[in-house]
Amino acid sequence: MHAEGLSKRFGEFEAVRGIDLSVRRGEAFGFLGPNGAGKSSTMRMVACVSPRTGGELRVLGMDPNTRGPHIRARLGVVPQEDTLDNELTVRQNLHVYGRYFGLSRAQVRAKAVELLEFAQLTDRAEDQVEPLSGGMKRRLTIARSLVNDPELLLLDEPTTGLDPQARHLLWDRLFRLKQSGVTLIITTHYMDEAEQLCDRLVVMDGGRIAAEGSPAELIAAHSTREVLELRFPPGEQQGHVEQVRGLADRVEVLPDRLLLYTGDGEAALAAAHQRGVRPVTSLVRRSTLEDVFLRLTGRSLVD
Ligand SMILES: Nc1ncnc2c1ncn2[C@@H]1O[C@H](COP(=O)(O)OP(=O)(O)OP(=O)(O)O)[C@@H](O)[C@H]1O
Repeated sequence: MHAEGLSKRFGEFEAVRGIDLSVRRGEAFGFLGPNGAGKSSTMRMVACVSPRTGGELRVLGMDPNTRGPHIRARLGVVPQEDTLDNELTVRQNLHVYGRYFGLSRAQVRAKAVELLEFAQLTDRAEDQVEPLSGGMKRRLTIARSLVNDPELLLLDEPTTGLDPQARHLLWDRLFRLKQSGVTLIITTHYMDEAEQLCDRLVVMDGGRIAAEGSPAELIAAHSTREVLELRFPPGEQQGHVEQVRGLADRVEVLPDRLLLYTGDGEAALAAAHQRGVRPVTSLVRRSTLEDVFLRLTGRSLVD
């Protein structure tokens, strides 16, 4: 997938403001960004369901404006909301979708067996969809999107709303797909998801790309090696902000804690102690993508 100056305008409002990016075959590529950053608008253009209003776009080497149906036949799309048919069984959902993609009955039957196995839903195949857990429904939605053996899979916030165990199970499935050579494009609000799955990612904000790189590259470019987190009793944090400011390259003030960005967290903590700073808790940790995000967008991803 290749985009140059790609834009999406809704009337006067420009949701995507001329972005350049390339996703290589077999890569897992992530879009991170706060609400309204333009991630879904970009995904919808790539999915050939929303025409671009400016710039160039090629998906699987083709132009969505002229080859939309050809591209869609080779894509898998996992939308933000599950669009399963609750009246049908798990297996029937796969059958209906397979027929929609033009597979014969025999092909559909064989494909469903394979995909049920992949989604770890073989023992629930004849159950109605309605009572399944959120994680199972997501796995079924992903399985369904694979019915046409897509070369490129678009996933819009695949694990939002799932519990940690269900998320890990889903990551495991996505990792398998990646290993089998499927290109993945994922939007997510979760930093850990991006770190786990994505070879490369972009941080989007206000319709633009704020940064691009592998998780490690982004951390190296936009954060310090370590972070010292300090928590104080209610009402006392503000009084310490100026005291610690000189101890780090940068200080972020969050509602419940101070973050000191520094190459050496232990040294910064010792220096803070010397200045009489007495936090309730202190923690030295490595920088993560969450820190990069905070730096680039001024917002924490955890709304
Ligand atoms: N059909 C539309 N008509 C008008 N404005 C739209 C339309 N679709 C999206 N927008 C606006 O474009 C901006 C970007 O929306 P988009 O859904 O692409 O963001 P996002 O990064 O995917 O956010 P989220 O994480 O909430 O899905 C938002 O301000 C949104 O209100």
